Amino acid sequence: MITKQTLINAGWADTAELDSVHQHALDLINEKQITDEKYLLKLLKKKFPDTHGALTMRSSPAPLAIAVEADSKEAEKNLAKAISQMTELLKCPVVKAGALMPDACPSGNEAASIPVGGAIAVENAIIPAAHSSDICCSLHASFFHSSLPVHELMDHLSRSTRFGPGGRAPQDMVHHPVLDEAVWNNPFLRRLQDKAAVHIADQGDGNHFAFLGEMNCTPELLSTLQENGQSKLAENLSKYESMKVLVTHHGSRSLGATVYTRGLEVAVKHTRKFAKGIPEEAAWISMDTREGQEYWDALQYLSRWTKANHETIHHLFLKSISSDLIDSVGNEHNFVWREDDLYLHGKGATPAWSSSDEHPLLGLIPMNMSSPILLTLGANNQDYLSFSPHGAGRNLSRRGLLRRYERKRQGVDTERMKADIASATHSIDARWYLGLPDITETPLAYKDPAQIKAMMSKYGLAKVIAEITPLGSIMAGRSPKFEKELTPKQLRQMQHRADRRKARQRDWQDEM
Ligand SMILES: Nc1nc2c(ncn2[C@@H]2O[C@H](COP(=O)(O)O)[C@@H](O)[C@H]2O)c(=O)[nH]1
Ligand SMILES: [Mn+2]
Repeated sequence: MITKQTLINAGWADTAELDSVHQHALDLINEKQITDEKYLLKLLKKKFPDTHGALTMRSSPAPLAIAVEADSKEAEKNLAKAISQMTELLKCPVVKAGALMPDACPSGNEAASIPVGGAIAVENAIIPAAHSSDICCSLHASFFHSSLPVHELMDHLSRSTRFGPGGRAPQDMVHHPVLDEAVWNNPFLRRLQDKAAVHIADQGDGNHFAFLGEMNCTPELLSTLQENGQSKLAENLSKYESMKVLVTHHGSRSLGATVYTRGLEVAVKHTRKFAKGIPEEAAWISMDTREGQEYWDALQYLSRWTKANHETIHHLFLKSISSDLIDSVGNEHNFVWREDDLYLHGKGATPAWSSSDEHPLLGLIPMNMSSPILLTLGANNQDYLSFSPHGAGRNLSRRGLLRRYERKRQGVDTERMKADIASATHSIDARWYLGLPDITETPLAYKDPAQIKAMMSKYGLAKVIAEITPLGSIMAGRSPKFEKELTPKQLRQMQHRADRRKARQRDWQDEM
């Protein structure tokens, strides 16, 4: 059935005349039995050329629900920018509603970039920029039992995973059946098999992590799980009073980044066919088109691939410590989910709706390496598009934090930096895969977890049912190879170049 939204997505302006175009479409279907939508749209374009191709950004935005408050001048500035970016994006004709989560931060400098911690509902279309280039960035937790000391578990974990640029070397690659799926004829995935293969069991860099923690399996937790349709998980967790937990955080690596670049290009071309003045960040692919279906299929593959990536790391680790997997949970926070004709986009937002059998979804929400990861039950609060936060969110940009350690004429205060890193990570076995710590990825960079939890509860987004206490964490960190002889100015230039590279890849989230 052709709807008015189908016509809007295909380029007709949402004006009074849309009713006539729609009526004519229905008449053509009834009278001439036209089933080919492409042909139908061609006939309509001939009959109504004046109102076609006239789509623009709307003058007033779709509704925005804000579940975040600022508690300082800096936070106020950040929130104002996040609201302004979201408001601009909500003027896109296919976007129907938006929500900002408690961890919302602006992203880049483009007017209509979706902020990190943002979610939008889009009618019958996908906006690639709104799920970010790190497609399927996700959390995956495995519960297991082990009495090995933490430092030994961390040694095993370091050998099981991989961080840093590039992928695994040929002799180090790990095969997973997901690589054998017959998906490579999809134009968004074509010629990407090699990328898919080298990145299995590879976490990349930025704030991706492998976190080792511990969770108490209290009677309250077990009964909450039972009552909310998670009997199997409750039964498995009841085997021990306390469990060790491995939580990994990463996305679809360069495989997904390439799908994103291709998706954005198709969206820009597609949108230009029938609209003017739509910024790249709001360009869409209509789901009525072949490209829309192919993009959707590619996203579903990336979801399976990323889950396989997490599971492979967890499998290698559990094999290495000779422990069995007791159970696992996980969720994406950069993705697109379908609800009938609506496509829910999250860039840093944890799904908190109910599954098809009416049970609330479980979520994993990390805060920082030294704080517990929250295990949550979604509250299905439709006022906020049924999302919850995906983290604590940055309190300062990477560059903003580094600037705090710069002294006039004396360069970077490395001693103060080292002392701050040590005090922020002293409670855990913190490891940096490439050798050197990265202060921009320590707890110093992120908002206070207590505030995020308070806002989650105040706005009724999700309920915290357990906390996974940190024991150790591995992140990429910095490589001494690249930094030994560099002056602070060179370091800043390097950071600037990296930022520009990221901006070009549309990975805007650490740029604010
Ligand atoms: N447990 C840990 N949480 C961390 C760490 N570094 C960052 N974070 C949190 O994760 C979210 C998600 O970030 P994103 O890349 O998906 O936007 C972030 O907001 C932080 O709160 C860590 O090392 N350990
Ligand atoms: Mn992420």
